Amino acid sequence: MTKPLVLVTADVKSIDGFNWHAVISTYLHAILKGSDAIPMILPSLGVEMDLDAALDQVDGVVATGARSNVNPQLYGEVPTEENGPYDPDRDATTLPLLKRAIERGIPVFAICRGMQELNVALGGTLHTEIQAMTGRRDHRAPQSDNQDERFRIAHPIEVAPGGCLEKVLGAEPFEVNSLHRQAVGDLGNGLTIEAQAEDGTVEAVSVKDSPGYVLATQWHPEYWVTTDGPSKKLFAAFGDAARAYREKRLAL
Ligand SMILES: N[C@@H](CCC(=O)NCCCC(=O)O)C(=O)O
Repeated sequence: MTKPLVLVTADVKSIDGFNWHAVISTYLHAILKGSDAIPMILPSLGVEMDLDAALDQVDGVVATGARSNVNPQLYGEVPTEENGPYDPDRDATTLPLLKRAIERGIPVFAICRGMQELNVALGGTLHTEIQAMTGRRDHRAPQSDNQDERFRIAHPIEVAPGGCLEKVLGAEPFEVNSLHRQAVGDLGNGLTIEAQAEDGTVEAVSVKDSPGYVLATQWHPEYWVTTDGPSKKLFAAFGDAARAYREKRLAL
């Protein structure tokens, strides 16, 4: 059977006076090696693009992390200079993309910003600058130029009993990396909390009664996918879901 095709969301970056649509290669390698699938970068062209026409051709969607924040206007709050940077083109593409993929039963794996986009796309809100919130730890990346240090394991999380994450990883708590300033506030419609940090920060969600596989993590399983057990299992489970979807899609 041919390998599943997976759409990967892109950030819009200004380089040499042009807008580039970019993805960090760790996500692409994790899909290739961890999910045994073919990553296809989806440009963040927003309403210019017929998302259903793109989704007709693929077997999964990965919404990646990014340093930019989801614009607070999308969940009824006011954007501020210090809460930026923002990426409106990415917001305009990924939020409808995630909603549509879920409605169609296309497997979704959303990571960090991707989980926050999923929550906002389903009507939820975000806490901004959680490190300033009473009772919350600092979830930001360590200050370093070394990416292995920035993505180092940072804190434990508890897996919610009886959920999708437990099916993939089991019930035992485990440690994750942490590179975020924002977190799920009000939960989006139909979302279920799958894991939390000790300070209550939502670390993983799924979609209740979703027609397809949907899992979102606040941490970054892509970065250590070749060496970390839970990371490997998460990308393998997503790949299995994309293969199953492809079999159904090509049989039609
Ligand atoms: N900007 C959001 C989402 C964080 C995120 O996706 N981080 C991945 C990139 C990490 C990095 O290289 O710094 C937030 O801050 O919550």
